[in-house]
Amino acid sequence: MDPEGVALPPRLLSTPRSFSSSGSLYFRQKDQVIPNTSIKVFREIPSLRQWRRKQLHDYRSVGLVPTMGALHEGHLSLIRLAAEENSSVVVSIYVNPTQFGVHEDLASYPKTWAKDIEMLRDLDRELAADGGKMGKIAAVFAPTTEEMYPSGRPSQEVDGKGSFVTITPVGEVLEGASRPTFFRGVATVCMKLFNIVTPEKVYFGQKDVQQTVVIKKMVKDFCIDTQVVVGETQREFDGLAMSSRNVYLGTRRRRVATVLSKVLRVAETGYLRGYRTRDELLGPAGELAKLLLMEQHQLRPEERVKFEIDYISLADPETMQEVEEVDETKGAILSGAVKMLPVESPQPGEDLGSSGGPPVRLIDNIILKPVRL
Ligand SMILES: Nc1ncnc2c1ncn2[C@@H]1O[C@H](COP(=O)(O)OP(=O)(O)OP(=O)(O)O)[C@@H](O)[C@H]1O
Ligand SMILES: CC(C)(CO)[C@@H](O)C(=O)[O-]
Ligand code: BAL
Repeated sequence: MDPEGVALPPRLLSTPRSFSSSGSLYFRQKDQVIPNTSIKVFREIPSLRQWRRKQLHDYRSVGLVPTMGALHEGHLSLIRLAAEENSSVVVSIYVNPTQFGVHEDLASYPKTWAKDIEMLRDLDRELAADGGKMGKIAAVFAPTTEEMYPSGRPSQEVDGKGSFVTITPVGEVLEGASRPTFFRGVATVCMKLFNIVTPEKVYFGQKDVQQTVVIKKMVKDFCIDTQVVVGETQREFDGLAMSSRNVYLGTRRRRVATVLSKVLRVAETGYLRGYRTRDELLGPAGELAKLLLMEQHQLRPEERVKFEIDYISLADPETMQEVEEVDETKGAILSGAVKMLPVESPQPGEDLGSSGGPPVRLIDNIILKPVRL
């Protein structure tokens, strides 16, 4: 069974007969390998830990790439980066319930296990083709919720009880304000993953920039012995940040989904031209957002796309608190979130996106780099 209880296609997994060099069985029968690769699939913590001890014994460094599956090029870019810097890469695939609010899309979150496994197999071949310079994808960790939450799954409610890691105030603003249990869930599951895998390095995407700030703070404040590496945001041909949730968009909303990246680019252009104040940078960005909204409103209901800007932020790169002016020695983070509303007057045969085209929250950001020491 996969982490959320969907049966795994048997064709895509096989149970290994391998034994460690010392002769002892170092993973249980339940743990499998991806056929035609040496990538192990661990479901349980003890067998992963046993494998991890062997890596330590053999002086093999371990890099961890945490994901929720539904893999795309953004995830693969993190795995490539991890393989450049470590001997063994562990990819975790786990749709973590506690980071979803009670009314969010936990039930419909895309699950593409068979395709994920194929993508990892292809990437494994690509990495092997470099003649041994790169590390390899050594393992997939795909636990059940019982394994990850041994005392039972804690509440998804804001005031729910449970063993949680909370990182405040950085986790309370922006994404944390719109999704009040989100960073609590992310920090909690990442703490567990870091404790289970004990990786030398962990890899996160800039697409979820506030998540990277929260995780760095958690690693620092809890004295976790790992290094947080942030990989660049991978984009579609038209600038849309890749995201597993893009499959919800459908054709009509997909055409308009670049609105956020366009709005953020306007602010970035201001920064590159030498503007530094909030008004100078976010003013023109807000104007463009209004214009793009108006353009859609003028279309017929069967053509248009409605969206709401949740926030456009100019924030300090370490605290995520809003700034009035960019400190040139620190730079800043420009970020935003947009809610794409379900399409009006769907047309016969129109591709509405997966799960019937629910509201989709898109996030994106640009890092304004420091220009002075
Ligand atoms: N476009 C991207 N470029 C680089 N990294 C990415 C990109 N999209 C996701 N990641 C990173 O991959 C890791 C796993 O993310 P996740 O599995 O939630 O995928 P996602 O596409 O962000 O999904 P969602 O649509 O739920 O936000 C995170 O560190 C995330 O920042
Ligand atoms: C880091 C993460 C895998 C934790 O569930 C998730 O928040 C994500 O995919 O970005
Ligand atoms: N990549 C962030 C995971 C989430 O939105 O739940």
